[in-house]
Amino acid sequence: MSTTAKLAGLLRDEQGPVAFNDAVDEDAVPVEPLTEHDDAISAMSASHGNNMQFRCYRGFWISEMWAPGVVAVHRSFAPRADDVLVASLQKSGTTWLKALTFATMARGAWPPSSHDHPLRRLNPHLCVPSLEVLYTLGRDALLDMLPSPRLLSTHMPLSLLPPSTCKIVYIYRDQKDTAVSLWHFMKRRHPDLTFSEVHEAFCYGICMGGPAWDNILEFWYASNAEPTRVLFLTYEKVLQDPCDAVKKLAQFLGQPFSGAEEEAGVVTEIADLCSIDNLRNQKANKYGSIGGKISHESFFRKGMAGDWTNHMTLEMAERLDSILREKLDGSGLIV
Ligand SMILES: Nc1ncnc2c1ncn2[C@@H]1O[C@H](COP(=O)(O)OS(=O)(=O)O)[C@@H](OP(=O)(O)O)[C@H]1O
Repeated sequence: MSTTAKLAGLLRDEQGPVAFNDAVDEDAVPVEPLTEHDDAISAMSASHGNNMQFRCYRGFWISEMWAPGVVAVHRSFAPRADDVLVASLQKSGTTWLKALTFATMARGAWPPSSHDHPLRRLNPHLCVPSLEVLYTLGRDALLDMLPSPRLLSTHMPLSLLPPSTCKIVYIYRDQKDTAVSLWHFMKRRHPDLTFSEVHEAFCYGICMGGPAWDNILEFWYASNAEPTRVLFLTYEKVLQDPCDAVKKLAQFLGQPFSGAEEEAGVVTEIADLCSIDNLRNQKANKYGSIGGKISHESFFRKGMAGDWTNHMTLEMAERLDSILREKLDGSGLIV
């Protein structure tokens, strides 16, 4: 790892987070059997199409599958002050933001050019674990094994997370592209799912951690109230200028790039390392799966803005846009 850049003192000394899979011994914690859903989960349950099952917990839609974890995180997760949380709705750029945040924070220990960089060995979801997934699987004890600073992720709304002072990076994406992305993702396991069913669900804000607009607005208002604690990014802007996003991230996380780092091209190296083309071509992302169910390659599809034009009529687009405009009206968030 001790590259020329590191030896020359160009990179910051902080070690940053360790990749989750490098840090934990998964066998050290036995898998707990899944418990019955908590009583506290409202009996209210919605089904859209045959394939999207959600429950309502404290006013938010939670995927049936992750409901036990969400309740457990809400009740028992003990944040550390120096935790960093990547937050998002599904298919909004989570995988990308995990990679960018990890590479930025860990650049002291892992210069982006290093051949054995965790992002060249591991899927980003194995570098940055999801809170509700770990809790659902009964593997939350692994979190205690992670040294600080821990880099964690969630699709949960802010109000369901235990109070904390830790920094949060949120990414928002055009809901039309998010809907298209989710449809492609879900079709792999549910070939009968139609895009109309997903579109209809999105028009009601139904998604993991939704209503989408409430999830978005909670983080948006928090970023306005506490800009040093919550950073609100948009997928489309990161796409336009990934280097600018990397610099913003570093500044926000208290690890701004030094002049020497910038001159050495470290910002560009991080953006390139985390680009969809680079990530999808890593062996770790071409093969393998999460829990034997979700293939690593399924997280990398087109990675563009505006793919909705290939799947939606203008009427469908306008319907979803106008609902979003109405829900976000007065917030100052223009989508
Ligand atoms: N590095 C990078 N750059 C740009 N875009 C990227 C990148 N990695 C993943 N993607 C695209 O993000 C979409 C997947 O969303 P998420 O990562 O939020 O999915 S998940 O919630 O973690 O399941 C999905 O979008 P679509 O291509 O529109 O389906 C991915 O292709």
